[in-house]
Amino acid sequence: MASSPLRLAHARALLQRAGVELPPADSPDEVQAIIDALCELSERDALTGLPNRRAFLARLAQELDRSTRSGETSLLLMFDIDHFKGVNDTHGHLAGDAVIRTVAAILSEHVRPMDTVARLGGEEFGVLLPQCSVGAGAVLAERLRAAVESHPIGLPDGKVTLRVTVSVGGAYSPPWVRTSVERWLERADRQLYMAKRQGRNRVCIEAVPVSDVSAEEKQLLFAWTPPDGLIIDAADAT
Ligand SMILES: Nc1nc2c(ncn2[C@@H]2O[C@H](COP(=O)(O)OP(=O)(O)OP(=O)(O)O)[C@@H](O)[C@H]2O)c(=O)[nH]1
Repeated sequence: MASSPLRLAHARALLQRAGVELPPADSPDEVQAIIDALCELSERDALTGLPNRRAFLARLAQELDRSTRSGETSLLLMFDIDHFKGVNDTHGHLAGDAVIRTVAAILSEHVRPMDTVARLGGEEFGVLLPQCSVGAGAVLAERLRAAVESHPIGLPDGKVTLRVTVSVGGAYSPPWVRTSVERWLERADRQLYMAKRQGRNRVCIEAVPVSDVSAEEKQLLFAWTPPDGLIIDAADAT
């Protein structure tokens, strides 16, 4: 189906407003370039340029598939800026935006290239650390927390410099067991809630990966019977 020139022009204008460079109108690769750019834009957070919640959830699903197969744990961290409403109330919304952008940049600078930092919404960020052992997780999370705390943030008026802190909650993907993205997020969120309740500016992470599977998944796991003729020997499974 041919694209309407009017709709294409509308998409082009929208993308140009967002600062996206496109090939000249009516060039052979124009339509594909517009589709690619719209897809890219739909996965970015406009304020920080980070992956948005939608992109992050897709990334988590991919990581769950991988860790279910490989048996390696991955760590999901949720960051929430402490008392952020106070920043907006005292210094204004633009200052609040500058703080969000700076925290995004600090988190991005302090993770490995294989990790993902995303803005989940408001003053909340998600960080995915694939192939992260239980021992390493708490150290990495603490390093990120300390990096935010120690970084002075200059506000747009050029006069005020602020420091903010973050509370961090974390949960590991359970190795070998298929859990859902929602459950993984819920578990990390529970830890974040604990970090807030215990006084903020701290990291709370589940001590061990929790093999938390849904009722349907349990049903699938335990109701499964080997097909006729297939003998499973526990000793073979090692
Ligand atoms: N400047 C700015 N503010 C935002 C944005 N999104 C959400 N907010 C504000 O973030 C604030 C969040 O405040 P609360 O949820 O009360 O949390 P808090 O003040 O950080 O307190 P704790 O989380 O309990 O430490 C609200 O005032 C929102 O209006 C944004 O994109 N820009």
